Amino acid sequence: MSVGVVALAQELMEISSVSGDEQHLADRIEATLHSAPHLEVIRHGNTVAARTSRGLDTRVIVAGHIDTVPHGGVGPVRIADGRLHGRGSVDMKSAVASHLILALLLDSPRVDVTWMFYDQEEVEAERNGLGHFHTAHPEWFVADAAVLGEPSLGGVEGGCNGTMRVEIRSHGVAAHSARPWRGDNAIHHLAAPLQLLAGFEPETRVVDGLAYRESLNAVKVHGGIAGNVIPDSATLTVNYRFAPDRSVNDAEAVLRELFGGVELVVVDQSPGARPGLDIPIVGELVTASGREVGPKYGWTDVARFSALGIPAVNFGPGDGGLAHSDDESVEISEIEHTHQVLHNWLTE
Ligand SMILES: N[C@@H](CCC[C@H](NC(=O)CCC(=O)O)C(=O)O)C(=O)O
Repeated sequence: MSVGVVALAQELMEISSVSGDEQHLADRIEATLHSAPHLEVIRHGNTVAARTSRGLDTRVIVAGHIDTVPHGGVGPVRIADGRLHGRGSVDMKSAVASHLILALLLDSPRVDVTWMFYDQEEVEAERNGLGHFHTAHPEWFVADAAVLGEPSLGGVEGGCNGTMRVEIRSHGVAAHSARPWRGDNAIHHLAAPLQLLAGFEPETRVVDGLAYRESLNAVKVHGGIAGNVIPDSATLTVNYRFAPDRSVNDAEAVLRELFGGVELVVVDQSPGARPGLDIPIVGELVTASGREVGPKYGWTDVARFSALGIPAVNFGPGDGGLAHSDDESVEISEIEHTHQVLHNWLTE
């Protein structure tokens, strides 16, 4: 493959791969990897992995998810003002393009490399393709360190916040909306938790030297069956992003204490990960990047690798703050920077 990293990123972005619909992109990646004789390739569902086996002392996993959030109001894939625009430019097809090119190019890296391209990261934890791949093939998860190509402003972002989604469910009594005194409005019961959320001041917690900013937000409201019926049930979905020094049990306790006696059901949860910067091979990546280390506010699969005892960090082009937004875009020079850094780290 002689195509450049930006051109390949554009090509991969043109293959829509919203979570759950990654087959075409996985096919494309699998076919490309199979063309490299130095790689052993495996596929599980829409997750594809490949590895060198040179018998070296050190092995690193370089991984990236191939799905995106839905397209929403983001415009078409295009280059303008020195930036690559469109869904997946930041999160994270620019990094995936870089990984694919390097997987093909580096037949003699200085460490053995396992490349992982996986599906369904942007959705609830139980669908995550990397998790399913690990369950089916744990022998592929042996390494001294892992790098996730998540957007990290071209430097290393250590660890990640945990995430928890809870539903606050309220109940009332249905009635004609012209005679509301005959019923009890379940949506109105959500006023108190919403007010708590609007006034809540999240913490910033320093963990192993990095400051993790927490957040707590309503992300969905559901209730009501018609324009003239007092609703008898309503649900408020809340997303809590918590620092990696809190466990999922700690996080749940924080929410139960804040919301008091409401009906609160945990519907999705993933623990965070501490920074994991203290091993030499990771330090070499930090040095090669030439940038300051920062914390990761979103959740990433560094948490999965850390839980497996494999120190992991985020390293990819672009600003995570633009991921999932209608303005999703990344500077071309940043794609080239991270591609070069990763190349140097794996070869020099
Ligand atoms: N199972 C989790 C998956 C959420 C993944 C997503 N990660 C990112 O956006 C990483 C990019 C960044 O923060 O820089 C997220 O945090 O929402 C879930 O469903 O929450």
